Amino acid sequence: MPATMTRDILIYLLLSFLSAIFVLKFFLNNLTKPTSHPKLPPSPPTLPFIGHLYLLGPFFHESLRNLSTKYGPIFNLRLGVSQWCMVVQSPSAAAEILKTQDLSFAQHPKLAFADEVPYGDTGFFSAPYGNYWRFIKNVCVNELLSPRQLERSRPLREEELDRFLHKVFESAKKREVVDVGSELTKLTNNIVCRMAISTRCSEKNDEAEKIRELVKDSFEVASKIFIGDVFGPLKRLAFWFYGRQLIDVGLRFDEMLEKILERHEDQSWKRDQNDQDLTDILLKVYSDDGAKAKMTRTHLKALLLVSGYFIGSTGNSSEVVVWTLAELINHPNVFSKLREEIKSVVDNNSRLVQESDVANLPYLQAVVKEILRLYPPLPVTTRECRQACKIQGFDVPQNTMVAINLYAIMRDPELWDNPNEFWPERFLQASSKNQQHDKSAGGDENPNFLAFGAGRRACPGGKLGLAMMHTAVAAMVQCFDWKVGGDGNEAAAKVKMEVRKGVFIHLAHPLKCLPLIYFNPFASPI
Ligand code: HEM
Repeated sequence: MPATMTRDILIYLLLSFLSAIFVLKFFLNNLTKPTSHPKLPPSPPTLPFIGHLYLLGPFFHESLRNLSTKYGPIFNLRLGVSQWCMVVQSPSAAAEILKTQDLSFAQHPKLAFADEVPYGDTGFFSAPYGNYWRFIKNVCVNELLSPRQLERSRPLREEELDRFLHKVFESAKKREVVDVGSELTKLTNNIVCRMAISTRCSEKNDEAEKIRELVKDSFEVASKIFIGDVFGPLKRLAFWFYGRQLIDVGLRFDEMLEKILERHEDQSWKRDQNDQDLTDILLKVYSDDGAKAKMTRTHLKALLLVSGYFIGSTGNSSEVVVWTLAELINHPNVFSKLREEIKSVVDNNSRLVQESDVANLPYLQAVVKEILRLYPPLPVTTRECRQACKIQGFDVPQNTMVAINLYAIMRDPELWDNPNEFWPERFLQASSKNQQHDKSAGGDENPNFLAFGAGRRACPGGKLGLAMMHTAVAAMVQCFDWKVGGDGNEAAAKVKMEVRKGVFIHLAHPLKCLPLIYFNPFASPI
């Protein structure tokens, strides 16, 4: 037999053998493999490149809520080229994510380009779940926002509230209209800046104002950078456009934080323990050799940025007070009832209402809670699935982004009577479905009230936020009547409750009111 023929036969045999193995493996694989595909939530038809972005209107939370009438309470959306997101709007699915399977969802999705910008993933909100996040959480809960620290800083908050009220009294005497939102933002910003770095707006170096500007710039550029995720594989393009701006904001923060730290280090010996601000506390943790985790200078600055986040989140608190005043102006009966409650607690207006009175003001608490239910400052929170799991029978692959529509859950007619009505009494009526206390879980909070999120990544600043909101609302109701516009036709005027376009729930037009003095606690007795 010629050699070439022998070689051809051998090649033929080898190929037959390999094909047989391949066919056998194919059959074996198919026999052992589960036949079913992963069960994914329903999803609307997509368009090339933009995915489902065409379905999202100017009010993000409302668009998601409307989609659920067609696709149910859990569905998948593709935001742009490749970013898939599971949208959840039912209380039972939200409870699985935020409570039962909280550990699988204990992180917020990573921002586009987080690795490339200063403090990209060292901030509290964006830090991945793990040792570093646990460390910050511990410092926040046990030091920065601990009940002891909140109690210690109470006089400072009361002082700032007095300053705010004095300013409003001056306007009232001159019959000047007040831009309520702008004055409240200054109030909350001053409180937080004094708590964090012992400085306030309109002081000589105006550091608080600079921080406010920086936080505003970083939110603006970060929202542009979000577009990066939408571009999918082309996200480099977005970074090319906006990444430089983000790095720039980071460097400006860095420079300012370094100055604040150096000043505190130089002056630390001057302060006694009761005067210590949050930066002093952080510096103590930083220089403690026996601390559980060693902090670097970058960690320290990132934590100070949490104070920056405080400033962003004080925006939340002032926005809630603006919505509260707007609803109270439109519901004079609620306004009067609240005023009567306050009067009864402060001995018929013998003094200004204080933070320590709030525990005895259940109607005030219900009013603020009702505003947080109707206008949650963060209407949709996002989480990321850390390990593949199942939610309500649907498969959720690892790394899936999940958007939980807190707004939709808190306006669900199955859970709340007349869900779009401003009706604070719902939180005081034990028999109503609005007051289903989760006693079995040991809590006395309505489980469907989710304005602060829930689980491990729930808001750690709720108590501070509530302290600022309760006293501001109480004092504004105790001391003034508020007339919208100030154009002579105030008696009949109501506030237009229009929401500004965007992802947050802000009043569309600034709330401008004429304050009329009802009770002046600072007036000297005759
Ligand atoms: C009206 C007031 C506020 C509301 C309604 C609010 C709401 C929220 C919500 C819904 C979340 C996401 C929770 C989740 O995903 O489950 C959050 C997170 C957060 N909030 Fe607030 N917040 C408020 C005020 C504050 C204040 C005053 C601070 C700081 C002092 C603060 C600090 C934070 C931080 C650091 C996180 C991220 C927590 C983490 O990722 O572990 N918030 N907030």
